[in-house]
Amino acid sequence: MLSITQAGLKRGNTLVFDDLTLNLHEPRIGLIGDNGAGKSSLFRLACGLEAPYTGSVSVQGLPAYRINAQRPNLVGMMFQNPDDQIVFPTVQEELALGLTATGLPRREAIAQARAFLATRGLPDWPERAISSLSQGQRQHVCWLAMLLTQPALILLDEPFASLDLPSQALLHSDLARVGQQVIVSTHVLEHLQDFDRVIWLEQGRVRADGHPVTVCADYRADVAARIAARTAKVT
Ligand SMILES: Nc1ncnc2c1ncn2[C@@H]1O[C@H](COP(=O)(O)OP(=O)(O)OP(=O)(O)O)[C@@H](O)[C@H]1O
Repeated sequence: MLSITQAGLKRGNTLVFDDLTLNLHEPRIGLIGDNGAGKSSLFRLACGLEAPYTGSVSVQGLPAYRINAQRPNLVGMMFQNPDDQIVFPTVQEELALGLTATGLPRREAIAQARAFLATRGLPDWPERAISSLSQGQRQHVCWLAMLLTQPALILLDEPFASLDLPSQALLHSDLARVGQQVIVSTHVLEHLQDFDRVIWLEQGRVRADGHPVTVCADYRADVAARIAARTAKVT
């Protein structure tokens, strides 16, 4: 579904990707790698927030830069920091946003958001001020907004980062059940063990790509070796 072909990307003066090619069609894909490896940048390419200076990026055959104008519900991106994403002051308004973007009248969108929150065991959340929520609760609001609008491709950038253990378990089970394609970037590798494919990015290149158990084990081993080498140098 997501095709990246010979893409080059610069952000500021940094060359993030040089000739990156990936065809991502499995239902659930994990992205792993050190800080700065290019995970968020790949997501930004996929949803059209960044344009490659060379090569191409498309989702279901539609060039990424056209998604927003032509099919706003094709790709949903959940940012690492919910404050980069949330625009409305209350939970129900934030959830309604994705529905109104697809043409639903505001009143109906709010009603659907309220009903959805009730089904999720959160009947007292609709009128809560976003400013009164913790970071993890804000991230949960972003995830609920994603579930409500149901984009065809879901991109989650470090979605477990601020979540407590019960919320991580809830998100994990949601991810196992959603019908859409999901790509998750995370440093919490155990959440990827039942995924279909994991890609390890290293300095903008694919270091490994394959079964989650193998790729995550290789990444862990590489990290351990680097830490051991650094420790040996210091002592
Ligand atoms: N706004 C920016 N301007 C310039 N360079 C940037 C910007 N954001 C990221 N970069 C650079 O792009 C490269 C890839 O960053 P990216 O945020 O995609 O990494 P990441 O794998 O998502 O890291 P993390 O695990 O820390 O979220 C890094 O070298 C980073 O310094």
